[in-house]
Amino acid sequence: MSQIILEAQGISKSFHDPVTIPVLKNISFSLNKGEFVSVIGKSGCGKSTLLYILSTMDTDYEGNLIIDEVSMQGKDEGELAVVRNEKIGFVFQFHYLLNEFSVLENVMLPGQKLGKYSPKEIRERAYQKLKILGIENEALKKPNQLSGGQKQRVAIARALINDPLIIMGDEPTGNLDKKNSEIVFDIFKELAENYGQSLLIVTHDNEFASRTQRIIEMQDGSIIRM
Ligand SMILES: Nc1ncnc2c1ncn2[C@@H]1O[C@H](COP(=O)(O)OP(=O)(O)OP(=O)(O)O)[C@@H](O)[C@H]1O
Repeated sequence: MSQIILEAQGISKSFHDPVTIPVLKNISFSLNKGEFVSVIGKSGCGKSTLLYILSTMDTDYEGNLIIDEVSMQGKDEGELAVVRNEKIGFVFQFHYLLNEFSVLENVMLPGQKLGKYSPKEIRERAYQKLKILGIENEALKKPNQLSGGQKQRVAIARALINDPLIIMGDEPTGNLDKKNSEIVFDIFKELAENYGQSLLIVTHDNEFASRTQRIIEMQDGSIIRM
């Protein structure tokens, strides 16, 4: 039986600006272990707002979010930060790598933040993740010495450092050309198939989405297909 690792239960959210605008309307779905799911929909339909909630960064919503069988309801910011660091890896459109640190050090950072592994273990894990992504030879370079595609692979390695249950992406290929988008897609697919990684990826790229295992399509704050 498939194992549910994230569950959205009737999530709704409105902005009050100054009139009340409902942005998410009763969103319910679940994500299984090892599933590679894309979230699509027209600009403004609520994809980023939903991802913010699912990643525990926004707590101002109705409904419930369950991650790894634990309800996020009533958790304070400190507790949510632990959930984020342990269970969620993020990949954004822009890589947000720090140019003053080496590639290896960038990948190590979330591992240091978690405080679960020794410095030696974090270094080894970071190197191992770079290897999975085929960029271990760039470990000692600075991010600004890499190509756009290589930088995004470093960002994925960084997202993987704590072996998260879920990788969440907000337009992770939005800034890449076709060739590099395909490389990133293939990496995600391999992570899902060979490592049981769950991925929830917001994308505007319909071709990317059509190749994922499941598409969640949103319209005006609701899911219209999944
Ligand atoms: N802080 C805010 N205050 C008021 N309205 C907001 C705020 N943030 C987002 N919105 C509105 O909520 C709706 C959903 O925005 P959201 O960014 O989630 O859409 P999206 O589907 O991710 O769009 P895009 O594909 O363009 O990134 C939009 O109508 C947007 O204008």
